[in-house]
Amino acid sequence: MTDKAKQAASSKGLLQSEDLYRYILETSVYPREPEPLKKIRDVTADHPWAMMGTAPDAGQLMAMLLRLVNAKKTIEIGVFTGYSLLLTALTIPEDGQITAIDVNRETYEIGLPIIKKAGVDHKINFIESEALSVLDQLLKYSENEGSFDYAFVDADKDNYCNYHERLMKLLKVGGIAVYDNTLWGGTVAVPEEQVPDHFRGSSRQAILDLNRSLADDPRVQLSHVALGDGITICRRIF
Ligand SMILES: C[S@@+](CC[C@H](N)C(=O)[O-])C[C@H]1O[C@@H](n2cnc3c(N)ncnc32)[C@H](O)[C@@H]1O
Ligand SMILES: O=c1cc(-c2ccc(O)cc2)oc2c(O)c(O)ccc12
Repeated sequence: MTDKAKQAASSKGLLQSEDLYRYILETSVYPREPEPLKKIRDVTADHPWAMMGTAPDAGQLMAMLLRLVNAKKTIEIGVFTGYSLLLTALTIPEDGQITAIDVNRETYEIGLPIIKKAGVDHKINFIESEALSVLDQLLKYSENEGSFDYAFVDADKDNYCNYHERLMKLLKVGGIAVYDNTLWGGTVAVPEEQVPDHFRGSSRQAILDLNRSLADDPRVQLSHVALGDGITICRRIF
């Protein structure tokens, strides 16, 4: 494996520095992380797919975005054990509502007791389904068009572009969609032949397609942030 590929596969994350990443987490993230979120990270740590959980530094930015847009009606695509869902539920107002979609209820039920104990489960409408059909169902009701303040997309990467087309109709002008994993372990910048096996495949190509599509999309203001596994913030402008 070439040095560049080794670098991309490094466990040091995008910062390429475990010390720097640890500094950010220990100085600015963990001391301010709500206890229920710490608990969800703890119960998720032993899960075989634990690496799929939203990074707490990315979560801190997402909570900031939710507040900046005064989010009240949101969508979550890809729940897993509920870290990003809980941070959204803790951030939106008492009468806020989250349409949370995942094909897997079992992993959601790992975090649900913590969400209930935090007293925010009333804000969540969990739908066990493929996300695309739920978005299409929402669009059958005109009152849903342009009515969502915020969406977090962290599910099957092959559908990200399909989700984006629906979210451009569901989000209000000024609303924000956040896409996770848009740097795919740093391998988006590595030639295909040098990409480590576990980063190869349709998900990486889907992320490359999404990044190109968002860069060319006049409907959004864009910010591609090297945080966690890469997140792209899209603000709908028309
Ligand atoms: C990376 S995890 C989500 C992580 C979560 N945001 C968190 O904070 O821990 C991806 C999730 O997407 C779900 N998923 C995969 N394909 C899906 C689909 N087509 N529709 C809805 N959910 C899907 C998986 O079951 C998994 O729970
Ligand atoms: O390693 C992964 C894999 C996924 C993933 C792939 C395909 C799906 O249908 C759903 C999820 O998502 C990840 C993710 O969101 C993350 O933050 C880290 C790793 C992975």
